[in-house]
Amino acid sequence: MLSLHGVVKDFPGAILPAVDNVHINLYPGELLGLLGPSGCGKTTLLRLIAGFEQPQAGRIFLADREIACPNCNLPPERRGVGMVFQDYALFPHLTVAQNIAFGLKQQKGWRRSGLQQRVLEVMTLASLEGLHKRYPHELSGGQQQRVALARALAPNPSLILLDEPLSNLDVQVRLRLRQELRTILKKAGTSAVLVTHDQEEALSVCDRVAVMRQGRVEQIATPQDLYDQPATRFVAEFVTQANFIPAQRLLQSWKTEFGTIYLAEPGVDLEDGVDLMLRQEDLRLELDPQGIAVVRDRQFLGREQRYSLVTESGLELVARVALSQTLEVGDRVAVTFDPQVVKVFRRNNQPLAVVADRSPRSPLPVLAAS
Ligand SMILES: Nc1ncnc2c1ncn2[C@@H]1O[C@H](COP(=O)(O)OP(=O)(O)OP(=O)(O)O)[C@@H](O)[C@H]1O
Repeated sequence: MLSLHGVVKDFPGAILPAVDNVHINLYPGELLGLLGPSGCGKTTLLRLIAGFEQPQAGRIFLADREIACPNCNLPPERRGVGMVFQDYALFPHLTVAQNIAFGLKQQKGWRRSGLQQRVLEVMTLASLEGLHKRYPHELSGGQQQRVALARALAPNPSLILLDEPLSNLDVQVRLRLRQELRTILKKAGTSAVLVTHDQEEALSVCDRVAVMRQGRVEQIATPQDLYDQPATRFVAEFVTQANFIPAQRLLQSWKTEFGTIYLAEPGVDLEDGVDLMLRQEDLRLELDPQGIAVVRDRQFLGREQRYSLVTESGLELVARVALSQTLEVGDRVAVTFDPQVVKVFRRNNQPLAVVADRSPRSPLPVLAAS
């Protein structure tokens, strides 16, 4: 559907390319997220696909047609790609129906009745029934964004590009629209590329997510695989917001501030110092006057509590636990976990993850100060 081969975009004067040797294949009907921190190149990559930027190296194909390379650049209006922006970009002097019809009118061959029919179709798809005579200022933010989406879908593009489409909305609306966005795009059967810096949004809306860092795609995978098998420490940290515990090599095990961890594979090719990943939901806390960590902050998350902890060495940990367990700020706690859930990451961010020993012989580390 969309294919990027070794795409590079370098802005004059920049130390690193904004987009650096990116390879991506998008399948028909697939929703792909571009996720990463500010400045990692997400928007530039989207603009390359849209045709607002031209690559210095690499090639971009849309449905087997080459649309961009260092010597070729099909103009945006001839790519048949729909765009949805963060700020909706609706025409304030046009009604909802006129806004949606706008893109269709640019296309040749639409008869008046067919055009009206198509406007009604996409309005229904985007749950905008009854709003056709309203002006943008008479709509809520969520409704405006659905109009922008309907307008982009109206000409039936093969691909829709969405640049942070939910980031101007308040939290409640954003959460609801996430699901609606996915439903609308899936019903339309359109492929889409969605730029976001919000990992929850990317994981909940998209079929696959490309995690970007410094212009490169660090990992591209399904939300579940990104969460379960992050390829690098950066992906693990950005996507799962996990804890990382420094560990030093012993002969067949790893020494940490908390105790000794045994791995299924000793990791002979690993450096002597690594970071062990523990997800927030994997830590178990128990009130213990001899415990290694102190509760520094507590956040009520509705279904669970989120505790910020600090250990004696100053290491900060975050744990999410059931509501039934209430600890107070200042409480000293023992921290334990199942060694099976530990993943090992190189500190230099090079890919390699070793899962801790799954055998019952591996002693459960009790993370208490000794
Ligand atoms: N027109 C430009 N001229 C020069 N440098 C640019 C230009 N556009 C982007 N950059 C640089 O390219 C890099 C990637 O920018 P880009 O906007 O693609 O990042 P992003 O991941 O979308 O960030 P954000 O989430 O903050 O929008 C940044 O270092 C940025 O400063």
